[in-house]
Amino acid sequence: MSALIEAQGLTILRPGSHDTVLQDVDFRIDPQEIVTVVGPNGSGKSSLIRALLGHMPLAAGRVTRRAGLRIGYVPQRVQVDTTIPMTVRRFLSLPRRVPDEVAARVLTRTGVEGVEARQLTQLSGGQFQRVLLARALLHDPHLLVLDEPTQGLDQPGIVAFYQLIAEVRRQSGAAVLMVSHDLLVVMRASDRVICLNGHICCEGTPRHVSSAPEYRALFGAGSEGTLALYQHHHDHDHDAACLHPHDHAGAS
Ligand SMILES: Nc1ncnc2c1ncn2[C@@H]1O[C@H](COP(=O)(O)OP(=O)(O)OP(=O)(O)O)[C@@H](O)[C@H]1O
Repeated sequence: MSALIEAQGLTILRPGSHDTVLQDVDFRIDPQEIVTVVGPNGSGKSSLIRALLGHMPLAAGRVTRRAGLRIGYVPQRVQVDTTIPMTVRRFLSLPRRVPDEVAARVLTRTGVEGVEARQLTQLSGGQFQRVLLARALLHDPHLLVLDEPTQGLDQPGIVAFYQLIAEVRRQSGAAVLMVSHDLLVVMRASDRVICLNGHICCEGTPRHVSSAPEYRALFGAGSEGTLALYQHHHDHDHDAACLHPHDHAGAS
């Protein structure tokens, strides 16, 4: 099966310096996979995403995106200018106009039916995230990329949001690439987890990663038992390999 995105030997430098943010990272995501990138603050997760999307220059390595690949992207930060009025309906038509019925359908699909006339600034955090997801789904993506999509949501909001992502994947067959700090919930929702800290510390199934010494060194020894509670059962196998034994002195 051909990958949606494949990267080899990615090395990224901090903008304006020679410090390494990511070193020699290999990556691939296949159709319909849910892949989650976890790692401490500053470990290069957003940089990896931006490099995969072609938004960031590479110091070395290469990224191949499948020809014609449609990507729906929910970035980590969305600046809403509170001085400029902007309804949800208008936001969904930027930069490309979409018909009313398409907008209504996608908002229903993401659980925020009927908010078209609301100002973006009047939405709750959870509603705003769902509107962003709706916008990312508008053009029927093969791959949905979400960079910390549940920031600012409470625990029930986080769980509900990931359930929605799983539902979207089931309905549309889109692959999902996420960055997340919500380790407990993400573990349940992912086919494959990549643990990053300037390089790939370990990767594989959630079960594999949660018990890997490299993961536990980063996230604490107590994490394994808790994570096990949240894992889902796979009826299929994935490659699971803990790569490159090393220490965890930091990302750069
Ligand atoms: N535009 C930029 N200019 C300078 N340094 C940057 C820039 N973007 C990222 N960096 C640096 O690159 C490193 C990796 O940042 P990145 O945002 O990829 O990490 P992250 O794992 O997504 O972090 P977080 O979990 O805090 O979102 C950090 O040290 C950060 O300060």
